[in-house]
Amino acid sequence: MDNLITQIREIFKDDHINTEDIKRVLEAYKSNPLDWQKYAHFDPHKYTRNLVDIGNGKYNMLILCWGPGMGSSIHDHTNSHCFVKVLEGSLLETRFSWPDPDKSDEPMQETDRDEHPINGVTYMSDELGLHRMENPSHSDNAVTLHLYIPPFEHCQIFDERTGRKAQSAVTFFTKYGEKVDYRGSKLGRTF
Ligand SMILES: O=C(O)CCSS
Ligand SMILES: [Fe+2]
Repeated sequence: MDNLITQIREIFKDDHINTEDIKRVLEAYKSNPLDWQKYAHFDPHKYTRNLVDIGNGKYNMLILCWGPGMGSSIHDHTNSHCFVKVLEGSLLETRFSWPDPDKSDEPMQETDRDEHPINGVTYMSDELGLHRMENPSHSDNAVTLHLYIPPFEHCQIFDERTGRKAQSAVTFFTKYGEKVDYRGSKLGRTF
């Protein structure tokens, strides 16, 4: 990962970043488990968020580990850029439009569904809508690299049946390969 981290940090040396540069670097990287396996920690019950680099506070780079069938809630990205690269397996992305603020308890509208293969890179932001990410395999794990620019501490999660939203704190299963202990706090769940 060091080489990829170095390339991403290089992009962030300038104050103005070009998201195309980031996408190009992420697409050029060919997944090699030897690079990222030290960050790939799984939980038997939910997907995990493993912090890799904070880019001098300009972004959060994470490795997410998805057991078979595991998925996120429908969520937004708190006005940040979101890049996702599949490192192992595949990831099914389902996109939704924002709930209509003038209506209540209406089912959310699905706008797109796309399965991203290994080494695939996808970009998401609040301008493009909301999404749910899940591991479509019922037998294999999935591992993904995520870049959030700028980093965020909370996001909103949405109920697909009603469009109702709730605030969710963002937590880490591990940081730089070390387990994070949230005992005694209500944090510790993914969103
Ligand atoms: O960061 C998260 O937990 C959401 C994964 S899909 S972008
Ligand atoms: Fe997301």
